[in-house]
Order: sequence, then C-alpha cells, then structure tokens
Amino acid sequence: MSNFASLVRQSNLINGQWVGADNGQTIDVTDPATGETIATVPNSGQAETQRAIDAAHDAFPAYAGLTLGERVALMRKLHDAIQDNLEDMAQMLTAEQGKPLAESRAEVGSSAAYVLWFAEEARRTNGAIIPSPIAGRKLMTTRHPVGVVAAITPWNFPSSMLARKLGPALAAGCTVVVKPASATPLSGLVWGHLAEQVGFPKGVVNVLTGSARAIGGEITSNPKVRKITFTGSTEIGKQLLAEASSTVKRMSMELGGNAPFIVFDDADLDKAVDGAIIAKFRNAGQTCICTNRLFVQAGIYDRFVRAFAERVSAMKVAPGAEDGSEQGPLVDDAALSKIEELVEDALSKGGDLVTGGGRHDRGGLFYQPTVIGNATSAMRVTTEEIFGPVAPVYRFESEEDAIKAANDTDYGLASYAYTQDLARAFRLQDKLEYGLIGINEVLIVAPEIPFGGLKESGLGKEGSWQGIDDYLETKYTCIGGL
Ligand SMILES: NC(=O)C1=CN([C@@H]2O[C@H](COP(=O)(O)OP(=O)(O)OC[C@H]3O[C@@H](n4cnc5c(N)ncnc54)[C@H](OP(=O)(O)O)[C@@H]3O)[C@@H](O)[C@H]2O)C=CC1
Ligand SMILES: O=C(O)CCCC(=O)O
Repeated sequence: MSNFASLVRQSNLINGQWVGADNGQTIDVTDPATGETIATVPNSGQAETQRAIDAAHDAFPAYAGLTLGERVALMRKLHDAIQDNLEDMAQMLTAEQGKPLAESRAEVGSSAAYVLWFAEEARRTNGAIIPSPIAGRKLMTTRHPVGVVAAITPWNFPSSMLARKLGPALAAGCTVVVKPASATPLSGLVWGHLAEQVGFPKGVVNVLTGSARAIGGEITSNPKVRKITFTGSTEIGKQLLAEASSTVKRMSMELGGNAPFIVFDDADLDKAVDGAIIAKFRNAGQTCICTNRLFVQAGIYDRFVRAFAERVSAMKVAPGAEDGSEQGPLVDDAALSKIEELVEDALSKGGDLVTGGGRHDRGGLFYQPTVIGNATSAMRVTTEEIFGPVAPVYRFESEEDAIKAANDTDYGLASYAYTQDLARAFRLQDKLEYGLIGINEVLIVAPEIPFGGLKESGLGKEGSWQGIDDYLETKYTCIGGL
C-alpha cells in the first residue's frame, strides 16, 4: 500500500466512530492493474445505514447553527488537508481505480478546489426582499440548509464526484451520509478521516460501504433524508428517482452520457486530434463526459482518421502508477467484457478496425486503445455509453446532418466540436442539446462552471454559483400589519 497506507480506512465512519459491518462481513478492494487485494471494507446493510442517517439527523441542528464564519473555517481546513495529502490521495486513487497518476493528481487537486469554491459560495447564499404589492407588509425570502443529504458516488471519479456533493452540502450547513462505490471505497472513506481530523463535529460526515441495494433502499425510504445526490448510471439514477418518490426528496442526478465530438472540414486538424485523444481516452474512456461518437466531415475524414489512429496506436498502456502511463486498466471484468462485445458488434456491422481491437499484451484488465472507422447508426456504440477506450468514427456531409446525429440520443451531458467558423460555433451553442459544450476545447470542467446534463443525463447542476442551490430551501415570510 506504500505511501498512502496511513490514509487507508477500512471501517465505516458513523457518528464519529470507526466501525465494521454488523455482520462482520467485508468487501475486497482490488488494484485493477494487478488484481491484488489492497484493502477490505465493511459490507454494511440497512441497519448501519439507518444509524448513519440518525447520526446525521441528530448532528444537523447544531451544525446548521454554526456561524457562517465557523463553517467556512472548517471548509478551509478541509481544503488544506486535501492539499497536504494530495500525493498520497492520488496514489490511493490510482491503486484502487487504475487511472494514470497524473490524472489522479488532477482529480484530487480538483477536489480541493471544489471545497474551497463552496466555502466561498457559502457567503453568498443570500435571500431577497420583495417589493410588496400591498401596503403595510414586508415580504422576504431566507435560505436554509435542506437537512440530511445522502451522497452516492461512482468509481470513475471517486474523489471529485464526492467533492462536488460534500462541498456544497457542508457549506450550506447540511449533514451527510456518503456511500462510495464498492470498487473504490478508499477514496470516499478518506474524506471521513480528513473531516474528522480537521474538526467537523461527529455525525456531520458519515461514510459507509456495502450492499448498494440495502444502503440505497434505506436512503430512499428514510424520511430523515431530505436530499439524495447521485452520480452514476442512468439506470440506477432512474431507480433511485422512482424509489425516493414515496418520501418526496430533493434529487440531484449526474447520469450517463453519449458525447458527440464533431470535427468540421475547417477545423485545425492537430488541435482536433489532441482534443480527441483527451476527450476519448482520459481515464481509459471511463468518464461520463468522454467522447462516445466522433463525427468527422467528409473533406477531412481520411486525414483525421490517419492522424488520430497514429497517435492512438502510440499511447502508452501501463499501470497508472508507472511513469508515462497514458491509459491504465479498465475497472473490472464486466467493463472489459462489455467493451469486447461492443467492438465485436461494431466490426460485425461493417466497422473498419483502424487500430487496436483487443485485449492488451499486458493482460488482466488492459485493453488496447481502439479506433473503428466507418461507424454507422446500426452499431451499439451509437446508442450505448461505451465507457472504455474505443473510438467509433462516423463520416458526415453537412453541419445539419452532424447536429441531427449528435442530438439523436436520450443523453445530453457533454458535446465537443472543432471548427474555426465563429458563426458555426454560435449555431452549435444554440442547437446542440447538451448541458456542456466544448468548442475547440475539451478540458472544460472546473468548480466555477455549472456541470449537469440535459434529457436523461441528469437533474440539477454541480459546481458554479448554482451548485449550492440544491442544498438550500427557500422560505418566504410575509410580515403584515406594519
Ligand atoms: N455518469 C457517470 O459518471 C457514471 C456512469 N456509469 C455508467 O454506468 C455503468 C455501470 O457502472 P456502475 O458502477 O455499475 O454504475 P452504478 O450506477 O451501478 O453505480 C454508481 C453508484 O451507485 C451505487 N448503486 C448501485 N446500485 C444501487 C442501488 N440500487 N441503490 C443505491 N445505490 C446503488 C453503486 O454502488 P456499488 O458500487 O456498491 O454497486 C455506486 O456507488 C458504467 O459502465 C457506465 O456506463 C458508471 C459510473 C459513473
Ligand atoms: O464525467 C465525469 O465522470 C466526471 C468528470 C470530471 C472532470 O472532468 O473533472
């Protein structure tokens, strides 16, 4: 476990106590690059979840009652603690998730940045004075923390996805129950450790691992939970929305994507290739804003595919902790099998294998960075989230055709386009049905921006001035008889 051993927590944090599962069972945490078990965490269920929710509920009045200055000071300390432990947290992330160390460092750095951003946003949770239409009345709104928040996070960005939820929740004055993904629980449990270390009162941050169904079932049905914030698959998101309807909770959903990456004839070819490499292969393609479909205009298609494939075939595939690794392993066997199926399907339907197309010589969960040319809408990769290092490239003729194809999906999270035509860029802004649009740029996420999907990609925004709104209730008060 090397350097990060001191940060590893192998128990749940419930009401300030580090405890195992009631049944004593554990889940193995493995390094996807080697298959080795690096830790075990509790396999908790409904009863532990109920206790964590009770703890958060009991801690809420006192925590919400802290002065703004006290809350901001705690948030700043949490930010500093993440910065101080950045390298170890990054190594831990790579060990359990597999992404290259450089990407893990960026993710943990961005986690700290979210905490700082929301510490500052807490100062701006203003209410309003409303001009009264009737004499003798004062009308006003005030804003209040929603109460207990449950955060369910995915394995692909186990640190920053939590930062976007814990940051606004704690800044707003909410208390939290966190359920990290079973594949990457250490990067979630460490937040409990750091929160405790910097002085958040017991019960404010609770973290528990275990059965998704049992923990999720308690979270959605327990009336003490006032808000659920989830990042993960659209399938589970829909299930949580349905289950939580019985207790009418606030819901924030960051779900799947099917990002188009459109290259027009007038694009700067080198920049488009650079962008496509990052947008497709970051985290081995396991990012909800990763490019799923590359649409390339006929006039530049051959040159783009040649240049792109050349770069793709030169990528260094290696364990994330190895120097210069550009693509690590996939997260698990299911992910690997799914990629194999999708590639087989695309090739059987006329796809042209330009590079890659199979398991990597490194064995285990490593897959070759892959480019498939002449992709068509009949292929599964057109409608399904690939979540792996496979790039299908489609040829198109006109801007209208590209926009139509790009929007032809139930998803609406991220989209990218390369063009040097300014008017076209603005047309794309209007016409692409996506929550995030990158024109000539792919690294478009930051704490300052509202991250969130349209259509079946989600509900609500994380980050930006909007990111704290979902953690606050607005109350309206009318004072009459003045
Ligand atoms: N939009 C995104 O960022 C992500 C998209 N995905 C997409 O989803 C596919 C499947 O990945 P997967 O990890 O299974 O994603 P899931 O949506 O299943 O998992 C995300 C989180 O939800 C939890 N969860 C799963 N089932 C339930 C439930 N019934 N109630 C409450 N919580 C639940 C998981 O717990 P546990 O880990 O214990 O199962 C995990 O913490 C990926 O291949 C990808 O296409 C996946 C992750 C992130
Ligand atoms: O898409 C995701 O799964 C999270 C993206 C986070 C980032 O780009 O920093």
